[in-house]
Amino acid sequence: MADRVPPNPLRAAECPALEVRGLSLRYKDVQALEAVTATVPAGSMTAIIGPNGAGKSTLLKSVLGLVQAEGEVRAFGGPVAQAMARIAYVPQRAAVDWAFPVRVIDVVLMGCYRQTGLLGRIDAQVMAQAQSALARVGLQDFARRQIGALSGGQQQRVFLARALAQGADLFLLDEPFAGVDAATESAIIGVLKSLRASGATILAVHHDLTTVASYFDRVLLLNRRSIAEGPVAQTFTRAALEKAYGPALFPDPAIRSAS
Ligand SMILES: Nc1ncnc2c1ncn2[C@@H]1O[C@H](COP(=O)(O)OP(=O)(O)OP(=O)(O)O)[C@@H](O)[C@H]1O
Repeated sequence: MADRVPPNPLRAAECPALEVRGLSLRYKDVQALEAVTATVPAGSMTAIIGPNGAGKSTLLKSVLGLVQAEGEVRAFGGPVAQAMARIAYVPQRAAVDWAFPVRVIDVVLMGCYRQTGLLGRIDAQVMAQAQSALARVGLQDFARRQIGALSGGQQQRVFLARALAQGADLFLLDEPFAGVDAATESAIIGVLKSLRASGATILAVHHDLTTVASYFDRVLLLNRRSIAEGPVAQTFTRAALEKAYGPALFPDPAIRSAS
């Protein structure tokens, strides 16, 4: 695993991992984001929640510069471009071409390219780092498999391993639990919580409202605009959820208790 510089608590207190100010993005006919403002404190674990089409994926892509939005994004107190080495991204499964002929270990090694350079030599240390990341997600025996020959949950874990191999400080994950079984979900949340315990910041698009309170410490409720953000206890409220999803929510008793 790449060494992560231990977070300086003073610096962490001063500089959020991510600050988004007045972010707006329009795709042709659709206003996907409108003046979105959010702060993600360093060392936090934040869920981005909101209905389908709320702009959650677009927000992550805007932060990474994969789509061009208006507004300001700062990471660790400076321009995002200067912090890219500290940011890992796990895209939505549906956004990846799984037919691309590449082995699992090669996907994970992509996480190390800042050390190796794009065409750089993979030395024993880099290989060990990639293998250790694979072991951390329980896929050490799958290194030589083609990525397309894995199940959906295994593929998701490979992309998490790529992010781990990068040794990032900020992890942006787009629906990391989509289409995975309960055991894999539990393995992934275990890895994310241990990352946070070691000082990393996690920001994940999440759909399952029943697990928000047990998985995350903060939420950002989004529906094109930022509806609410803050600690789960204060922000994950019925009123805020209804504002984001509409009043027809709450068929589920587990959610009804969020009041
Ligand atoms: N490349 C694109 N071109 C045009 N419109 C797009 C594009 N990508 C997303 N959109 C639209 O922008 C809006 C926000 O999409 P986005 O994928 O960010 O939402 P989301 O909250 O992640 O949705 P979901 O929960 O369904 O994954 C939607 O109305 C979507 O149809």
